[in-house]
Amino acid sequence: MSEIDPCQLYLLSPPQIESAEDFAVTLDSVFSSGDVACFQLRLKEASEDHLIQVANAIRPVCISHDVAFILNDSAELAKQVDADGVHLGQSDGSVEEARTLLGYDKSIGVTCHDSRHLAFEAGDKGADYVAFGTFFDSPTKASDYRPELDILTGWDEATEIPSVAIGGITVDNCQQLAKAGAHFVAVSSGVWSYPEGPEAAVKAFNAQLKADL
Ligand SMILES: Cc1ncc(COP(=O)(O)OP(=O)(O)O)c(N)n1
Ligand SMILES: Cc1nc(C(=O)O)sc1CCOP(=O)(O)O
Ligand SMILES: [Mg+2]
Repeated sequence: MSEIDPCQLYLLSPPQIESAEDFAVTLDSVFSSGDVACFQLRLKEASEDHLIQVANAIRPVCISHDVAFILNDSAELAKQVDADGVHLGQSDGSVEEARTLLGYDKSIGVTCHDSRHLAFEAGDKGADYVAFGTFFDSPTKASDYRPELDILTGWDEATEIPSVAIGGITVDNCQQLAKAGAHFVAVSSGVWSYPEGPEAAVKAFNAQLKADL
């Protein structure tokens, strides 16, 4: 990671959102509390109608704070809601199909678990970022994959494609990922379950990530 590009916060939504309008107000307040580079809408159990409703409510909030709005899982839906990009897991369709659908103005991120091989494959297919995880025990998602920190360092040295570290990331453990070379830390529970609230969490993440490492 270069010194002029500090590691940035990539915020994932909480796993459930009841009211699209109330969440848009919360998100506006959270974005006002500190820098967030990307926001991913990840609602695994929501109906498509609800997802679209939430997406339509939060997209203007992301635009007004200059936060890239990424939709999880579906390139088709990302296109439908005019998101800035899509995050694809290994079973969420190919980068090539997503690129054909979304074009080159949109970002495509790919889950690569603990595998440099998957990451190089994603990079070769045109991914805009690769995600490694799960680095720490996650309350949000169980995982069999536990990469070492040096996968981030090796990736940073080998390519120009940004890496995202994910899984159980908190204010207290994010600096080690930044030091290892992560370009982004992707966080859900570390923000939404922060004891002093999500705004305080975003401030605290920024302080950690912008400190001299
Ligand atoms: C930034 C980021 N990295 C990894 C994931 C996980 O995606 P996936 O493997 O498809 O699992 P689900 O999120 O769909 O449960 C992600 N969403 N975002
Ligand atoms: C959605 C997701 N994907 C992961 C992976 O390893 O690919 S870990 C994870 C959960 C992220 O939430 P939290 O910050 O609460 O751990
Ligand atoms: Mg997925």
